[in-house]
Formats: sequence, structure tokens, C-alpha cells
Amino acid sequence: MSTSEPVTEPAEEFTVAQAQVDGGGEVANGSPLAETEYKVEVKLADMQADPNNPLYSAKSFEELKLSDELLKGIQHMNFRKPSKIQEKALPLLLLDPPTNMIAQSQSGTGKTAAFSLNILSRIDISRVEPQALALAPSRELARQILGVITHMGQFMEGLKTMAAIPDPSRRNQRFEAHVLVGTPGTVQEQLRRKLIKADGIKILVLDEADNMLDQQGLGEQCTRVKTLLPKSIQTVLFSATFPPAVINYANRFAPNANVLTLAHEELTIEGIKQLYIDIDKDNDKYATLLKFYGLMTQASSIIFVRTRRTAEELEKRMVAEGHKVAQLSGALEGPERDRVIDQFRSGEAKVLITTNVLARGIDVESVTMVINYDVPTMADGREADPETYLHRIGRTGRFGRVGVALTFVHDRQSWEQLHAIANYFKTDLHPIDTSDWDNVEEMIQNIIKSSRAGKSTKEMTEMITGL
Ligand SMILES: Nc1ncnc2c1ncn2[C@@H]1O[C@H](COP(=O)(O)OP(=O)(O)OP(=O)(O)O)[C@@H](O)[C@H]1O
Repeated sequence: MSTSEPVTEPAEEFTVAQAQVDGGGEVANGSPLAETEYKVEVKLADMQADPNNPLYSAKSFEELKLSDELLKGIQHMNFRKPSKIQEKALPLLLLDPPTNMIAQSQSGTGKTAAFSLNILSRIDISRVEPQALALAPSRELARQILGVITHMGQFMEGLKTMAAIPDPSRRNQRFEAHVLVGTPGTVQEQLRRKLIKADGIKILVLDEADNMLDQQGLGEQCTRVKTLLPKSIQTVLFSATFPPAVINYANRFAPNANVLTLAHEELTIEGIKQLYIDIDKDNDKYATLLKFYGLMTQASSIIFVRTRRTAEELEKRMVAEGHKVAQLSGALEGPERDRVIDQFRSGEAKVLITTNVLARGIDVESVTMVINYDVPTMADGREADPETYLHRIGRTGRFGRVGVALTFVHDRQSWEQLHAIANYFKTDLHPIDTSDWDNVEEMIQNIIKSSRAGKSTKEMTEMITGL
């Protein structure tokens, strides 16, 4: 061995017990599914029977030609019927010869399972080497996807899955697993160091693909990763959003792909009730937030802010006043980030303050309220960022559940930004009248409660149109 070669360690595989999955998996979070399962199922069955609903499907999982092991995995996750994206994407993904895909579907409609089932269907279990690689923009999302794949594939005997995310304690590990899920920087580095063997890789998935291709740094890393993989791979791009600016790039990244897209007017989720509060001054935002604290802890909530600094300041202030909150931003080290998200997922922490780092993909079913403390904007801080708004509010209302998305506006600029977002999606945002707090509390409490009681979205709309 030459001295420049890394000293490699055997791979440490990921286990089902570590899997981070919600939505009916065994590893549940703060809101115990058992309490609501029956009612939620009733509602879900109605939604899945409605052809206009993104959760609708005419077919069963059995009809999608999946292996018995995978059908067992799906059953174990309590999935009864596929969603629309699963039903449409899977047959195209499973075509032989494999074909590239660019696919879009609303937040929380089961895109992860769609690409995971393709990955698991194509694995040759007898060869323990990387055969599929899924990339995500954050370590939390990569860990979550890994959890879904591991959980879903638990009946495939011998299946090995691993995370490829920054981990200084395992810098020299070899990635001896069938499926790898990671972040682009780490994967690129480990491919370059030959700790990830590239020549057996058949599938490359980019989750949150528009973000991955569009963001400076991430886009270059993804392109580099792709050039280090075999030419013949199946490239699969998934996201809830594909803004026009990235479509061309996506088409080049995944040439001749089967394309499933939606118009942006179709992207809002009916179960997410979008509200806003007009606050007089910036200073009053914090006081207003505190008024919501009791409501925020009834299930779980995420507060999105623009900068790491605001996240840290809010955390400090709230903790100093005796409120129990967790905070996660890119300023924290990996293990600390893992600890915070795990606490939130388990329900130990009910309120999470974060930046756009967690705007995408994170799936915690107990989240009933998302607060946009700062309206999402582009990097310049001026122009509204509708895509990020959609991803942020999509952390609630997962797979037919209901939730509240509340945005704070405090001046003309933030009001105009929110207005631009509403226009973009052609959606109605309901103002909250802050002069009558009892009424506000009651209304939000009703929405939150109804998410547990499985109230229909029609009833939900009636509940807030009185505002
Ligand atoms: N067929 C199904 N039946 C029941 N639940 C499902 C089904 N498919 C997925 N789910 C659940 O729905 C939730 C949302 O799925 P997922 O995280 O894949 O959404 P997504 O479309 O990737 O959302 P986002 O755009 O926010 O990343 C998960 O908790 C998942 O377990």
C-alpha cells in the first residue's frame, strides 16, 4: 500500500433500528400514530379515492410489479395504496432499459418511496458494492432518506445501506453497501479518494433536484459526482418544485428523461391552511411569536428564520424566558445537528427554530404548525422566494394531514414579498386579526385538533373562511 492511500476501515452499515421514518413506520415521533390511526386512515382512504387528489391512485402496490420483499416492507410502513406520483413514476422508473426521470409532485406526497422502490428493485443483493446513490442537500434529509430505504428494504436479506455525510470519526471508512445516501460534497470526496467504488453504480437520484442543481457549490458538486460515475447510469431527479430557470439544466443533467411535472398553481396542498399576521413593527414580532408558544407545543412546530444569527438569538431569548426550544442551523457541527433533529423527531423538543437548511424534505408527521418568522427571500433579501415558501410550509400537512402555516409580515416590503408569493401560486392567504387573541387561539386550536381528528379539508376550509 502506498503511503498516500488512506488506511481504510470496514464499513459500518445502517440498521433498521436507526431508521428515521414517520408516517406509519415503527419508529414514530412525538405524536403517537396509534391514537389517531383509525380516523386518519378513514380520511386517507377518501382522499386516495378522489382522482383530483395528489394522493389518488387507481392501482394497488401489488399491481406495480414489486417484489414480495418490498411489498412486505411497504406493508410494514402501513402504506395501503400508492399516491399519484408513486403510481405514475414507478412503472416508468422500472422500465427496461432504465430510463432517466425528472419528476415533480407536491410536498409530502411520497416522492421518497417512489425513488426508493426503484432503487431497491434494481439492487443485485449478491454484490455488496455501491449500486445506487441518492444525494440530498442536507445531512438531515440524507439520514431521513436512508431511514426510508433501510426500513422499506428490511425484508431484503443481506441488504446494506450507508450514509455518506460528513463524519470526521470515520474519515477513512470504505463504503461497502448496496445503497448509499449522502450529501454531494462528502460523496464527491469519497469517490475521489476511491472509498466509494463507482463502477457498480447503476442509479443516481437527486432529491430536491432543483435546489441541488441551482445552488452554487451544490450544483458543481453534483455535476462532479456524475462525471465520476459510469456513463450508463439511470439519473433520477425529484422535487416538489422545478422553477423554469433550472429546467434546462435538469434536462442536460438527466437527458431524454421521462418527465412528470406540475404547473405551479397546482403545487399548494389543500390541507395546509395558509395564514398571515400583519405586525406593526419588527420589534413586535418576538412578542407575537411568544403568544403562539402554547399553541406551538400542542403538537410540534417549526419556526423558520432567515439567518443563523436570528435563529441563535431567538433561541437564546426564548430559553432565557423559560421556553423549551431547539435550534438547528448550518453553524452547528454534524453530531450536534443529529442530536437536535433526533430530539425534535422523537417529540422531546416540540419547537424547532431553524433556517432554510431544513426547509426541504424533512418529514415529521407531528408538525402541525410552521411559522415563517421571516418571509422567505432570495439571497439579496429583497426578492420573494416562492419555492422556499412552498417547501417550508410543506413541513406540515404531510400525506393528507392538516396543518397551519403562519407567516409574519411587519412592513411594506415583507407584505409585498408575501403578496408576490401568493400571486405566484394563485393561492389565498388568510389574515389573522390580532386584536382578538381568544378567537385566534380557538381557530388555530380547532385546526390543530382537527388534524388529529381526521377532519376533511372541506370542513377545514369552512372553519377558517369565517376569518
Ligand atoms: N403510499 C403511502 N401511503 C401512506 N403514507 C405514505 C405513502 N407514501 C408515503 N407516505 C408517507 O408520506 C409522508 C411524506 O412522504 P415523503 O417524505 O416521501 O414526501 P415528499 O413527496 O418527498 O415530500 P417533500 O417534497 O416535502 O420532500 C412520509 O411520512 C411517508 O412515510
